[in-house]
Amino acid sequence: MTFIDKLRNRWHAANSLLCVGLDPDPAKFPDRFVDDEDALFAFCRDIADATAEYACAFKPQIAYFAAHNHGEAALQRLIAHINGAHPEVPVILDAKRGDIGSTAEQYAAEAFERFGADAVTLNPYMGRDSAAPFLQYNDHGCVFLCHTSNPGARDFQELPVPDGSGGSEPLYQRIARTIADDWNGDGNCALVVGATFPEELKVIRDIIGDMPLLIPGVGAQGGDVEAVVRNGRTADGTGLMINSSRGILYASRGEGYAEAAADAARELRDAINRHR
Ligand SMILES: O=C(O)c1cc(=O)[nH]c(=O)n1[C@@H]1O[C@H](COP(=O)(O)O)[C@@H](O)[C@H]1O
Repeated sequence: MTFIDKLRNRWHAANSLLCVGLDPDPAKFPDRFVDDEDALFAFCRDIADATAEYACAFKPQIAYFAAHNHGEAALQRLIAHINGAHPEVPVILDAKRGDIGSTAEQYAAEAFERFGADAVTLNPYMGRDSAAPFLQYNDHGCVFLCHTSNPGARDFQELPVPDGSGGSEPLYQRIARTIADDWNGDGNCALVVGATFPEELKVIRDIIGDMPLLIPGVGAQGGDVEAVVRNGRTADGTGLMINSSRGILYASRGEGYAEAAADAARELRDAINRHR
């Protein structure tokens, strides 16, 4: 099954547009993991198992694993665990890759073959040939940065570029248009738009039709759930993977950390659904 089909099935089966972000930071782990050498894997496994029923996707962030010795092995085991225990929930590897074609081939093999992810986040900055090795895996998802959630998103992403008919448009709109009209020939593309830019989200939805959007920035970064759902949903009330990482992972440091994460995930899923 393709990434997009798996995602669509999950939106409906779980009645959820919530993406659970797996960004493990040992400094914030519950006390019981203090002397646990396998804490990265064990903590994320517990969170994934507790939140799977509320999730339309999981999004492990590679830096939180690769920063530690043996961390990538923990990530590999975590994705294998999710694929085995929760095969209906797609995994988006958040790696924001982008490089010349020959190197991009290696990054694509890393994401899809080594780690077994259903989709990967990508930086479109280096252009079509840098995306081609990922797009060729046409049953996998390519999730391109379009308008990011951070304040510095304005530095480049909003700069005007010629629109081809004598006017101009912001770069993020050109990215959205180019990917929707050109790169998405196999229907395996999605875009990242920060929850902190709801007006831009509305413009992007109008450009791209029903292409899925990954929306980080609710919770810890302050994005507004209602504005995101109102401006980003498709006509059938789907189309979104609204991510929360810290707001779910670190709901409690106590023994009930997994239950607290499940409660936080369920509450956010329900808050999203109230506005669909
Ligand atoms: O690609 C992403 O996931 C991403 C893009 C973006 O524009 N902003 C953004 O915060 N992210 C990621 O989304 C997650 C947000 O985490 P929280 O702010 O803790 O919910 C982190 O893993 C970020 O790396």
